Amino acid sequence: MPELEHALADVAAEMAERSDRGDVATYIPQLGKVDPKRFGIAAVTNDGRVLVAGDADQAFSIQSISKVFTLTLALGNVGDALWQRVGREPSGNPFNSIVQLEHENGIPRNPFINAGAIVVSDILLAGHQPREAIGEILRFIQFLADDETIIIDREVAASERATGYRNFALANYMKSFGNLHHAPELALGVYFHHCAIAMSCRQLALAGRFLANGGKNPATGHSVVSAERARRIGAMMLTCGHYDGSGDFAFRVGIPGKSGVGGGILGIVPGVASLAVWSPGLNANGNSKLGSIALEKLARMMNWSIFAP
Ligand SMILES: NC(=O)CC[C@H](N)C(=O)O
Repeated sequence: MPELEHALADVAAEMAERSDRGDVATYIPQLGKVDPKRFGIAAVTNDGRVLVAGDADQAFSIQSISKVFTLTLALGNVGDALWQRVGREPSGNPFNSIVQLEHENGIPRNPFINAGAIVVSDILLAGHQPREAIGEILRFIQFLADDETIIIDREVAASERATGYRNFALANYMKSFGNLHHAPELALGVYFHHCAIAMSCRQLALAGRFLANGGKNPATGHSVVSAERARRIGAMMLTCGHYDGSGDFAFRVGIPGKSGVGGGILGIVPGVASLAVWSPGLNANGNSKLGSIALEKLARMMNWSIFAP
């Protein structure tokens, strides 16, 4: 097996050569401005190494990767009662799909599709002004990464709000079923802002490390969530983290992952490492094209899989 540091450098070098980089998301206009040639990768191991290659210190819009952290926070606030308002099944549909909501009475399939994450935002709003809920989410991520420089990109949030017709439709539809407790625009305000958090691969891998280490931050030993909850969040990532591409990601990469339309992916190798990769071009399912390929190659090189003996 190669040294992890060399494996990361090899993967980054190989990805730099590729011309088939996918398409940058443009439905949020601000995301369309990002250079598709960027590529970064970072690994934070449970034994404390932080290894990076490529543009690993360049901040990008984490988008739906933030849903892992909002789910973690909301489970901390309301516990398993969350699952009365959000399901735990893969949707087999695109991230912004509305079709299942009517049949399933406004209960989204899982917390990682947009509808589910909007309900999670609504849960985080309880007892708060949107500004406070957004601040709580940002501070939680800063705490996980141990980095107070992480910020919300207000231009991305504004760009998404200005063009978020589908998300408004999802929120209004769920409100009609009684599955939003606050005004749709308030829940969406929280949602748009957490999607607009900007982080580098290094920061993201640091923020995810508790999931690779049984719920504890390996650097401090502090418990973020119970080991059982960390396993369950990992299970949601494996089954739902890449929308209608979740099965393919599990097949090819074999570890829990969560993607975002900014081109990032957070990957968790339980017991070993937290990984983050970024390449802005997306595949047909709206997941990072080269990011998925890079994680597939890295997992193969390192013999990483939750199914490895
Ligand atoms: N897949 C994603 O990253 C989607 C998140 C994006 N903020 C949206 O709502 O469309």
